[in-house]
Amino acid sequence: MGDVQVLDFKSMPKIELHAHLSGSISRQCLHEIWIEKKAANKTDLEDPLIVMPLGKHDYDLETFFPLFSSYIYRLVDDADSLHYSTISVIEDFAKDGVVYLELRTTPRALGSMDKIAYVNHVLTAIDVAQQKFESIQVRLILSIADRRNTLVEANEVVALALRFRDSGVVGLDLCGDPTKGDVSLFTPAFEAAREAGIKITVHFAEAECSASEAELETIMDWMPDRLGHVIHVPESVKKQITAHSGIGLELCLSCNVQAKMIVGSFDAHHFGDWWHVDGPVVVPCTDDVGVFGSPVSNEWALIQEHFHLGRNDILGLARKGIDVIFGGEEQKARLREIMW
Ligand SMILES: CNc1ncnc2c1ncn2[C@@H]1O[C@H](COP(=O)(O)O)[C@@H](O)[C@H]1O
Repeated sequence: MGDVQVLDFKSMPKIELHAHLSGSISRQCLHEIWIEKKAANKTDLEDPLIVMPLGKHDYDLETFFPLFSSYIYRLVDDADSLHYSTISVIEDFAKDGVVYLELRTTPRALGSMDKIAYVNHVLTAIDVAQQKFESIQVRLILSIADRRNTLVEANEVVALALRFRDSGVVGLDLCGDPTKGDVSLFTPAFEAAREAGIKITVHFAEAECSASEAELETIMDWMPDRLGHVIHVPESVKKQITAHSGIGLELCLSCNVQAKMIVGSFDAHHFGDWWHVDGPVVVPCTDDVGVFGSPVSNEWALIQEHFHLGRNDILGLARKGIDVIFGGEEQKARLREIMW
Protein backbone atom coordinates (compact mmCIF):
# COMPACT_ATOMS: atom_id res chain seq x y z
CA MET A 1 0.00 0.00 0.00
CA GLY A 2 3.06 2.24 0.16
CA ASP A 3 3.08 5.24 2.43
CA VAL A 4 0.03 7.01 1.01
CA GLN A 5 -2.85 6.88 3.47
CA VAL A 6 -5.99 5.45 1.89
CA LEU A 7 -8.16 7.39 4.33
CA ASP A 8 -8.07 10.40 6.60
CA PHE A 9 -8.05 8.35 9.78
CA LYS A 10 -8.71 11.29 12.06
CA SER A 11 -11.89 12.24 10.20
CA MET A 12 -13.00 8.60 9.88
CA PRO A 13 -15.72 8.01 12.52
CA LYS A 14 -14.27 5.46 14.90
CA ILE A 15 -15.19 3.19 17.80
CA GLU A 16 -12.90 2.75 20.82
CA LEU A 17 -13.74 -0.10 23.18
CA HIS A 18 -10.62 -0.66 25.28
CA ALA A 19 -9.46 2.52 27.01
CA HIS A 20 -8.53 2.67 30.70
CA LEU A 21 -9.56 6.05 32.07
CA SER A 22 -6.50 6.72 34.26
CA GLY A 23 -4.12 5.52 31.55
CA SER A 24 -5.79 7.69 28.90
CA ILE A 25 -5.11 11.03 30.63
CA SER A 26 -2.73 13.10 28.53
CA ARG A 27 0.46 14.37 30.12
CA GLN A 28 -0.67 17.92 29.39
CA CYS A 29 -3.84 17.30 31.41
CA LEU A 30 -1.85 15.74 34.28
CA HIS A 31 0.42 18.78 34.15
CA GLU A 32 -2.53 21.18 34.37
CA ILE A 33 -3.90 19.30 37.39
CA TRP A 34 -0.45 19.36 38.97
CA ILE A 35 -0.07 23.14 38.45
CA GLU A 36 -3.39 23.80 40.20
CA LYS A 37 -2.59 21.48 43.08
CA LYS A 38 0.91 22.85 43.47
CA ALA A 39 -0.40 26.41 43.61
CA ALA A 40 -2.92 25.37 46.28
CA ASN A 41 -0.26 23.48 48.20
CA LYS A 42 -2.16 20.24 47.70
CA THR A 43 0.63 18.08 46.28
CA ASP A 44 4.28 17.38 46.84
CA LEU A 45 4.56 15.27 43.69
CA GLU A 46 7.01 16.20 40.97
CA ASP A 47 5.75 17.74 37.71
CA PRO A 48 4.30 14.92 35.53
CA LEU A 49 6.26 16.30 32.60
CA ILE A 50 9.42 15.37 34.51
CA VAL A 51 8.15 12.03 35.81
CA MET A 52 6.72 11.03 32.39
CA PRO A 53 8.48 13.25 29.84
CA LEU A 54 6.60 14.09 26.63
CA GLY A 55 7.60 11.61 23.95
CA LYS A 56 8.51 8.82 26.39
CA HIS A 57 6.25 5.86 25.59
CA ASP A 58 8.51 2.86 26.07
CA TYR A 59 7.04 1.62 29.32
CA ASP A 60 7.19 -2.15 29.77
CA LEU A 61 5.01 -4.19 32.10
CA GLU A 62 7.48 -3.67 34.96
CA THR A 63 7.55 0.10 34.68
CA PHE A 64 3.97 0.57 33.49
CA PHE A 65 1.85 -0.68 36.42
CA PRO A 66 3.74 1.30 39.09
CA LEU A 67 2.95 4.53 37.17
CA PHE A 68 -0.57 4.32 38.58
CA SER A 69 0.19 3.55 42.22
CA SER A 70 3.24 5.79 42.46
CA TYR A 71 2.01 8.77 40.48
CA ILE A 72 -1.28 9.02 38.56
CA TYR A 73 -3.50 7.83 41.45
CA ARG A 74 -1.70 10.16 43.85
CA LEU A 75 -2.29 13.14 41.57
CA VAL A 76 -5.86 12.33 40.48
CA ASP A 77 -7.08 11.83 44.02
CA ASP A 78 -10.15 14.04 44.48
CA ALA A 79 -13.46 14.96 42.85
CA ASP A 80 -12.10 18.01 40.98
CA SER A 81 -9.16 16.21 39.36
CA LEU A 82 -11.30 13.17 38.54
CA HIS A 83 -13.92 15.40 36.87
CA TYR A 84 -11.35 17.46 34.99
CA SER A 85 -9.34 14.48 33.75
CA THR A 86 -12.43 12.49 32.65
CA ILE A 87 -13.66 15.40 30.53
CA SER A 88 -10.17 15.92 29.09
CA VAL A 89 -9.90 12.24 28.10
CA ILE A 90 -13.28 12.36 26.33
CA GLU A 91 -12.32 15.60 24.58
CA ASP A 92 -9.13 13.97 23.28
CA PHE A 93 -11.05 10.97 21.91
CA ALA A 94 -13.72 13.21 20.35
CA LYS A 95 -11.07 15.36 18.66
CA ASP A 96 -9.47 12.19 17.28
CA GLY A 97 -12.75 11.31 15.54
CA VAL A 98 -14.03 8.73 18.02
CA VAL A 99 -17.84 8.73 17.85
CA TYR A 100 -18.47 5.95 20.35
CA LEU A 101 -16.25 5.30 23.35
CA GLU A 102 -16.41 2.67 26.04
CA LEU A 103 -14.18 3.94 28.82
CA ARG A 104 -13.29 1.58 31.60
CA THR A 105 -12.27 2.43 35.13
CA THR A 106 -11.65 0.87 38.51
CA PRO A 107 -13.93 2.21 41.24
CA ARG A 108 -11.59 3.72 43.84
CA ALA A 109 -12.36 5.25 47.23
CA LEU A 110 -10.75 8.70 47.29
CA GLY A 111 -10.71 10.43 50.67
CA SER A 112 -14.32 11.02 51.65
CA MET A 113 -15.49 9.72 48.24
CA ASP A 114 -16.47 6.06 48.38
CA LYS A 115 -16.59 3.76 45.35
CA ILE A 116 -20.26 4.57 44.68
CA ALA A 117 -19.43 8.27 44.65
CA TYR A 118 -16.43 7.60 42.38
CA VAL A 119 -18.64 5.96 39.74
CA ASN A 120 -21.20 8.74 40.14
CA HIS A 121 -18.52 11.39 39.59
CA VAL A 122 -17.22 9.68 36.45
CA LEU A 123 -20.76 9.33 35.05
CA THR A 124 -21.47 13.00 35.76
CA ALA A 125 -18.27 14.02 33.98
CA ILE A 126 -19.27 11.80 31.04
CA ASP A 127 -22.64 13.61 30.85
CA VAL A 128 -20.96 17.01 30.90
CA ALA A 129 -18.46 15.97 28.22
CA GLN A 130 -21.14 14.49 25.96
CA GLN A 131 -23.01 17.78 26.06
CA LYS A 132 -19.86 19.71 25.25
CA PHE A 133 -18.56 17.38 22.52
CA GLU A 134 -21.69 16.36 20.71
CA SER A 135 -20.04 14.05 18.20
CA ILE A 136 -19.16 11.43 20.83
CA GLN A 137 -21.27 9.05 22.91
CA VAL A 138 -19.61 7.44 25.92
CA ARG A 139 -20.44 4.40 28.02
CA LEU A 140 -18.64 3.04 31.08
CA ILE A 141 -17.21 -0.38 31.92
CA LEU A 142 -16.19 -1.07 35.52
CA SER A 143 -12.88 -2.86 36.06
CA ILE A 144 -11.84 -5.37 38.64
CA ALA A 145 -8.35 -4.03 38.34
CA ASP A 146 -6.21 -6.08 40.52
CA ARG A 147 -5.96 -9.79 40.00
CA ARG A 148 -4.95 -9.98 43.66
CA ASN A 149 -8.36 -8.65 44.74
CA THR A 150 -10.57 -10.84 46.89
CA LEU A 151 -13.88 -12.26 45.71
CA VAL A 152 -15.60 -9.82 48.07
CA GLU A 153 -13.92 -6.90 46.27
CA ALA A 154 -14.82 -8.34 42.88
CA ASN A 155 -18.45 -8.79 43.96
CA GLU A 156 -18.47 -5.16 45.04
CA VAL A 157 -17.62 -4.11 41.46
CA VAL A 158 -20.37 -6.36 40.09
CA ALA A 159 -22.83 -4.73 42.51
CA LEU A 160 -21.73 -1.29 41.30
CA ALA A 161 -22.19 -2.33 37.67
CA LEU A 162 -25.73 -3.44 38.51
CA ARG A 163 -26.49 -0.31 40.48
CA PHE A 164 -25.42 1.98 37.63
CA ARG A 165 -26.57 -0.11 34.67
CA ASP A 166 -29.35 2.37 33.81
CA SER A 167 -27.00 5.32 34.08
CA GLY A 168 -24.37 4.40 31.53
CA VAL A 169 -22.47 1.41 32.93
CA VAL A 170 -22.55 -1.32 30.29
CA GLY A 171 -20.01 -3.92 31.32
CA LEU A 172 -17.47 -5.52 33.61
CA ASP A 173 -13.73 -5.95 32.98
CA LEU A 174 -10.92 -7.91 34.60
CA CYS A 175 -7.51 -6.29 34.20
CA GLY A 176 -4.39 -5.51 36.26
CA ASP A 177 -0.85 -6.82 36.37
CA PRO A 178 -0.99 -10.20 34.59
CA THR A 179 1.95 -11.52 36.59
CA LYS A 180 -0.18 -11.49 39.75
CA GLY A 181 -3.11 -13.48 41.11
CA ASP A 182 -5.33 -16.44 40.29
CA VAL A 183 -8.37 -15.54 38.21
CA SER A 184 -10.36 -18.67 39.11
CA LEU A 185 -11.15 -16.96 42.41
CA PHE A 186 -13.42 -14.56 40.50
CA THR A 187 -15.58 -17.20 38.82
CA PRO A 188 -18.63 -16.62 41.08
CA ALA A 189 -18.43 -12.85 40.44
CA PHE A 190 -18.35 -13.26 36.66
CA GLU A 191 -21.09 -15.88 36.77
CA ALA A 192 -23.28 -13.54 38.78
CA ALA A 193 -22.57 -10.71 36.33
CA ARG A 194 -23.42 -12.89 33.35
CA GLU A 195 -26.65 -14.10 34.96
CA ALA A 196 -27.64 -10.49 35.61
CA GLY A 197 -27.07 -9.68 31.93
CA ILE A 198 -23.96 -7.55 32.40
CA LYS A 199 -21.60 -7.71 29.42
CA ILE A 200 -18.13 -9.08 30.13
CA THR A 201 -14.70 -8.28 28.75
CA VAL A 202 -11.52 -9.81 30.13
CA HIS A 203 -7.79 -9.16 29.69
CA PHE A 204 -6.74 -12.41 28.10
CA ALA A 205 -3.32 -14.05 27.65
CA GLU A 206 -1.56 -10.71 28.05
CA ALA A 207 1.66 -12.29 29.29
CA GLU A 208 2.98 -15.83 29.13
CA CYS A 209 2.42 -16.23 32.86
CA SER A 210 -1.28 -15.38 32.44
CA ALA A 211 -1.78 -17.71 29.50
CA SER A 212 -1.85 -21.19 30.98
CA GLU A 213 -4.52 -23.39 29.40
CA ALA A 214 -6.13 -23.65 32.84
CA GLU A 215 -6.45 -19.86 33.17
CA LEU A 216 -7.70 -19.38 29.61
CA GLU A 217 -10.24 -22.22 29.99
CA THR A 218 -11.48 -20.66 33.22
CA ILE A 219 -12.00 -17.34 31.48
CA MET A 220 -13.64 -18.89 28.42
CA ASP A 221 -16.07 -20.67 30.78
CA TRP A 222 -17.24 -17.24 31.95
CA MET A 223 -18.51 -16.79 28.36
CA PRO A 224 -16.95 -13.35 27.87
CA ASP A 225 -18.43 -11.12 25.17
CA ARG A 226 -15.03 -9.66 24.38
CA LEU A 227 -11.36 -10.41 25.08
CA GLY A 228 -8.57 -7.87 25.47
CA HIS A 229 -5.04 -8.22 24.04
CA VAL A 230 -5.25 -11.98 23.19
CA ILE A 231 -1.48 -12.46 22.79
CA HIS A 232 -0.10 -15.78 24.05
CA VAL A 233 -2.93 -18.00 22.93
CA PRO A 234 -2.31 -21.75 22.45
CA GLU A 235 -3.73 -23.35 19.28
CA SER A 236 -6.51 -25.20 21.11
CA VAL A 237 -7.83 -21.94 22.59
CA LYS A 238 -7.44 -20.15 19.25
CA LYS A 239 -9.81 -22.74 17.80
CA GLN A 240 -12.27 -22.08 20.59
CA ILE A 241 -12.15 -18.34 19.92
CA THR A 242 -12.55 -18.85 16.17
CA ALA A 243 -15.60 -21.03 16.78
CA HIS A 244 -17.13 -18.33 19.00
CA SER A 245 -18.91 -16.27 16.39
CA GLY A 246 -19.35 -12.65 17.38
CA ILE A 247 -16.79 -12.52 20.18
CA GLY A 248 -14.97 -9.16 20.17
CA LEU A 249 -11.16 -9.02 20.20
CA GLU A 250 -9.83 -5.70 21.50
CA LEU A 251 -6.32 -5.54 20.02
CA CYS A 252 -3.93 -2.82 21.15
CA LEU A 253 -0.99 -2.61 18.74
CA SER A 254 1.09 0.27 20.07
CA CYS A 255 0.63 -0.77 23.69
CA ASN A 256 1.79 -4.32 22.92
CA VAL A 257 4.78 -3.14 20.88
CA GLN A 258 5.85 -0.34 23.27
CA ALA A 259 5.47 -2.56 26.33
CA LYS A 260 7.33 -5.39 24.58
CA MET A 261 4.39 -7.69 25.20
CA ILE A 262 5.00 -9.25 21.79
CA VAL A 263 8.25 -10.32 20.17
CA GLY A 264 9.13 -8.02 17.29
CA SER A 265 7.40 -4.89 16.10
CA PHE A 266 4.12 -3.97 14.38
CA ASP A 267 4.57 -6.38 11.47
CA ALA A 268 4.69 -9.26 13.97
CA HIS A 269 1.52 -8.21 15.81
CA HIS A 270 -1.21 -10.85 16.01
CA PHE A 271 -3.63 -8.36 14.44
CA GLY A 272 -2.32 -9.90 11.21
CA ASP A 273 -3.53 -13.37 12.29
CA TRP A 274 -6.98 -12.31 13.40
CA TRP A 275 -8.38 -9.43 11.38
CA HIS A 276 -9.61 -11.53 8.45
CA VAL A 277 -10.80 -14.55 10.47
CA ASP A 278 -14.54 -15.18 10.19
CA GLY A 279 -16.30 -15.34 13.54
CA PRO A 280 -14.42 -13.12 15.99
CA VAL A 281 -14.60 -9.35 15.47
CA VAL A 282 -11.33 -7.44 15.76
CA VAL A 283 -11.48 -3.89 17.14
CA PRO A 284 -8.25 -1.84 17.20
CA CYS A 285 -7.97 -0.01 20.52
CA THR A 286 -5.54 2.24 22.41
CA ASP A 287 -5.46 0.73 25.93
CA ASP A 288 -3.67 3.69 27.57
CA VAL A 289 -3.15 6.51 25.09
CA GLY A 290 -1.82 8.79 27.85
CA VAL A 291 1.07 6.39 28.39
CA PHE A 292 1.68 4.84 24.99
CA GLY A 293 0.93 8.00 23.04
CA SER A 294 -0.84 6.56 19.99
CA PRO A 295 -4.41 7.80 19.43
CA VAL A 296 -6.79 5.41 17.71
CA SER A 297 -6.50 7.29 14.39
CA ASN A 298 -2.80 6.42 14.48
CA GLU A 299 -3.57 2.78 15.30
CA TRP A 300 -5.54 2.61 12.05
CA ALA A 301 -2.69 4.26 10.16
CA LEU A 302 -0.29 1.66 11.60
CA ILE A 303 -2.65 -1.10 10.54
CA GLN A 304 -2.76 0.21 7.01
CA GLU A 305 1.00 0.64 6.91
CA HIS A 306 1.98 -2.73 8.33
CA PHE A 307 -0.82 -5.01 7.16
CA HIS A 308 -1.60 -3.35 3.83
CA LEU A 309 -5.34 -3.17 4.23
CA GLY A 310 -7.11 -1.24 1.51
CA ARG A 311 -9.86 1.32 1.97
CA ASN A 312 -12.72 -1.20 1.81
CA ASP A 313 -11.02 -3.60 4.23
CA ILE A 314 -10.51 -0.80 6.72
CA LEU A 315 -14.02 0.59 6.48
CA GLY A 316 -15.48 -2.93 6.64
CA LEU A 317 -13.47 -3.80 9.72
CA ALA A 318 -14.31 -0.52 11.44
CA ARG A 319 -18.03 -1.10 10.82
CA LYS A 320 -17.87 -4.70 12.05
CA GLY A 321 -16.88 -3.30 15.43
CA ILE A 322 -20.43 -1.98 15.80
CA ASP A 323 -21.65 -5.55 16.38
CA VAL A 324 -19.59 -5.97 19.56
CA ILE A 325 -20.23 -2.73 21.40
CA PHE A 326 -21.94 -3.09 24.78
CA GLY A 327 -24.08 0.02 24.29
CA GLY A 328 -27.25 -1.57 22.91
CA GLU A 329 -29.33 -1.44 19.75
CA GLU A 330 -29.95 2.30 19.73
CA GLN A 331 -26.22 3.03 19.72
CA LYS A 332 -25.66 0.38 17.06
CA ALA A 333 -28.28 2.00 14.83
CA ARG A 334 -26.70 5.42 15.37
CA LEU A 335 -23.26 4.07 14.44
CA ARG A 336 -24.57 2.30 11.35
CA GLU A 337 -25.85 5.70 10.21
CA ILE A 338 -22.71 7.71 10.84
CA MET A 339 -19.79 5.34 10.20
CA TRP A 340 -18.32 5.32 6.70
C1 LIG B 1 -1.02 -3.45 29.37
N1 LIG B 1 -2.32 -2.99 29.59
C2 LIG B 1 -3.02 -3.22 30.72
N2 LIG B 1 -3.14 -4.48 31.20
C3 LIG B 1 -3.82 -4.72 32.35
N3 LIG B 1 -4.37 -3.74 33.10
C4 LIG B 1 -4.26 -2.48 32.67
C5 LIG B 1 -3.59 -2.16 31.45
N4 LIG B 1 -3.65 -0.84 31.29
C6 LIG B 1 -4.32 -0.33 32.36
N5 LIG B 1 -4.67 -1.32 33.19
C7 LIG B 1 -5.40 -1.21 34.47
O1 LIG B 1 -6.13 0.01 34.47
C8 LIG B 1 -5.84 0.78 35.63
C9 LIG B 1 -5.82 2.26 35.27
O2 LIG B 1 -7.06 2.77 34.89
P1 LIG B 1 -8.27 3.02 35.91
O3 LIG B 1 -7.71 3.51 37.21
O4 LIG B 1 -8.98 1.72 36.07
O5 LIG B 1 -9.13 4.07 35.27
C10 LIG B 1 -4.46 0.28 36.08
O6 LIG B 1 -4.32 0.36 37.46
C11 LIG B 1 -4.43 -1.17 35.62
O7 LIG B 1 -4.92 -1.99 36.63
